[in-house]
Amino acid sequence: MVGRLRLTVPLAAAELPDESFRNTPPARGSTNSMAALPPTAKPTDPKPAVGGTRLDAIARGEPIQPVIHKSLQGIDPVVEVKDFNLWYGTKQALFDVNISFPRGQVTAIIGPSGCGKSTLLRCINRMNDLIENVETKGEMLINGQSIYAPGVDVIELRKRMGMVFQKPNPFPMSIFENVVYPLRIDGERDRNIIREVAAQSLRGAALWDEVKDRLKDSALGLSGGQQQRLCIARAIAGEPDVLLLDEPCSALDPIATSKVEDLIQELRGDYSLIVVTHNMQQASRVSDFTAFMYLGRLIEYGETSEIFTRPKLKETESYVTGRFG
Ligand SMILES: Nc1ncnc2c1ncn2[C@@H]1O[C@H](COP(=O)(O)OP(=O)(O)OP(=O)(O)O)[C@@H](O)[C@H]1O
Repeated sequence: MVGRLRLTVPLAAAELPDESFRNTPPARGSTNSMAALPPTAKPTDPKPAVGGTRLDAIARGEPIQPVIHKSLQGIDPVVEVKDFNLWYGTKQALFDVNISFPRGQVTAIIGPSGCGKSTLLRCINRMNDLIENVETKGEMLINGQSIYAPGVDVIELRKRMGMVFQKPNPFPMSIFENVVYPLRIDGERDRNIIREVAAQSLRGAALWDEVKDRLKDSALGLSGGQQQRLCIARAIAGEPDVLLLDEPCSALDPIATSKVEDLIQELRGDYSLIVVTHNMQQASRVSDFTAFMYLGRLIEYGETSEIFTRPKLKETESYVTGRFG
């Protein structure tokens, strides 16, 4: 149950010759956008096509190629996003996004308010289907299977993804029933399995010791930080292929934040996590890879240590050092 996913990032990526390469859109039908990149691609000068900064060019509506670090070449992706666009009515919020999220790792999505971080995250489990007037173009895959193909069972799809929101959202029921909720809706009746999953998920979410003697109490009586870890326990009880976390600590105090951050790091390896955060320190503390977005575009994507200490673009550097946004 907990701990079934294993890290499978090939080491060969570390031996590739080039410092960086452009993320040219993959061939249609490819199951791995990184695989579609030429293995001997030369690093290209990351200057904007027209004068001024990249960000100026984006603001003028010019297309911009993101810079994807070589450390992402050859990854085993859990989720792949290909040429993905989204419109809220007439307003376009995502522009030709191409990004692959590595299995068993923590990926942070950062960028100024309104750049499309949450929109991108919500598209992965098709939560945007719930909003009127949303249109999408492009493709997303989970474990190589289309998320948007006609006929996809969205309820089954969402069961493969755990989602944790800004504000903890425990259900008004006991701690135990909250955790085992995914099993109840799946019709699991074996009491031993249900008990075992509850204990394992609460341990996995670093909450067991705090709640083991009060499993029948209402989840609403827990502190905010405990409630958020309970929501993570509930998410992992469903054995998701990927955990989507949308600013999971923004409503928590520093101590609760630190516990959730520790938990995110502990879940790495067993789970694939995608975390939207405003908090640069948090992204640098918890994630293996970081994607920087601006005005609905992916700008730069690489290993977190590189994005924060040696970004390839001055625009990324300006953002991570707090000079804009
Ligand atoms: N339901 C909606 N209807 C219309 N526009 C929306 C909707 N949700 C988001 N937007 C717009 O889409 C753009 C991207 O929003 P999104 O919430 O994805 O950005 P974000 O980077 O997550 O922002 P923040 O960090 O402030 O949460 C913004 O311009 C936002 O106003």
